[in-house]
Amino acid sequence: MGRTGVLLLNLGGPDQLEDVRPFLFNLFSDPEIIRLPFPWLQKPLAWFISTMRAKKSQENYRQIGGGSPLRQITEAQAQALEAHLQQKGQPARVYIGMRYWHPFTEEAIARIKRDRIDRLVILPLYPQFSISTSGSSFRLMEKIWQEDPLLNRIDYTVIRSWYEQTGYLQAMADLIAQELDRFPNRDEVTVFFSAHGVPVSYVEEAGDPYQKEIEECSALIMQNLNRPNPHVLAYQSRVGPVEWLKPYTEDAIEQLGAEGVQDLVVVPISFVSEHIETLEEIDIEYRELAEEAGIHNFRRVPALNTHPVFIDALADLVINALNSPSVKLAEVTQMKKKVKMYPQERWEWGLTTSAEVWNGRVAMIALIALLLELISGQGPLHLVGLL
Ligand SMILES: C=CC1=C(C)c2cc3[nH]c(cc4nc(cc5[nH]c(cc1n2)c(C)c5CCC(=O)O)C(CCC(=O)O)=C4C)c(C)c3C=C
Ligand SMILES: [Fe+2]
Repeated sequence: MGRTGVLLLNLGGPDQLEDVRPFLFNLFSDPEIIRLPFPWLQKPLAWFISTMRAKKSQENYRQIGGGSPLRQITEAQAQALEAHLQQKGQPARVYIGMRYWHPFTEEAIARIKRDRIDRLVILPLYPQFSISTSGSSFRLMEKIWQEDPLLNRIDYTVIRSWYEQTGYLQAMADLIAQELDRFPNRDEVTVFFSAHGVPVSYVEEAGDPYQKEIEECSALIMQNLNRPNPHVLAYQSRVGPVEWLKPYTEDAIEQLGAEGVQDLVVVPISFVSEHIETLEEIDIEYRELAEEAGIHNFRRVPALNTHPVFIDALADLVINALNSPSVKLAEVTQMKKKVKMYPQERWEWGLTTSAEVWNGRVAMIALIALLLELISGQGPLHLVGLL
């Protein structure tokens, strides 16, 4: 029957404060996060942004204990999944492949080769698909497969997204219900879904299904919850000057406060582990904002982590994938709509998102040139006598 493996794909996070800058460098080097027309510009720009952002980002990681808990939690999820698969009569080794930090996807593939895995299920730990998350990991894997013909002996299948999975929805609904039951007026508390945002151009120009999947997912969780509570959906964690999906979480909190809402349960919906955006952004920044807005009873639903119903759901996803026709990487990296993967690639005139992105980039490149010129004392501005 051969050896079966499961590869869990995730984002990765800095283990300690010294890792923050190189982690950010890896993230901004990814063309699925920032796409430039000249690939040679990618690394200098990534270096520049990571250097500029590192201090602020380190401060946030310091507030949650000096590093991301993502690696530890993902390892615990992998162990629990291995045990559940064993119990269900489907033994498999579970590997972790992070996109921007250790253990990197390349390291996981090396282990999979070393262990002579014959059948592999590729399972992203993102319930909803986005070009910027699962899409980026799938692209990387496609490249690894193209570069290593030995990998062709592995019979693999990919799970693209799984936000509709019954056990996942049940586990989310259970966690929300537990939090609501802590309120005396539990049926009146507002359920506030906060999803990680993406730039609007990903959805509108590149056809990223992320927003649609997030909206469907929150509606399905509410159905499973089966309570009369009002609910809202907003997007957090935007980066850079362009427009991201709206409403922004901070604006939605202020709006609810202004409407007289006092009781709020925040549900992080795009990620299945605790991470900087739950522990710092929601628990510290948004809590403070809510307090100022008059929302005095603010609670957050914990991330799924190793919730047994959730781990069981992952095991069911794996078993189902092994018993279904395989899905190849080329199928999940190609979007259904005929769309461009990289919304920022095309220049457009006018006040468009694309123009906004390009203006930001040109300014950034000019800034790098200026810095290099100031440091080296040479360059076009010295040449024309401006410096
Ligand atoms: C589904 C979840 C995520 C989407 C979609 C996503 C898109 C996205 N992210 C950035 C930029 C950053 N993300 C950062 C951290 C981070 N992002 C996610 C998830 C999604 N990102 C997670 C889980 C984490 C935290 C990992 C951890 O260490 O705990 C960061 C670094 C942190 C910071 O400096 O704020 C950046 C930067 C973009 C630009 C983007 C879509 C284009
Ligand atoms: Fe992110």
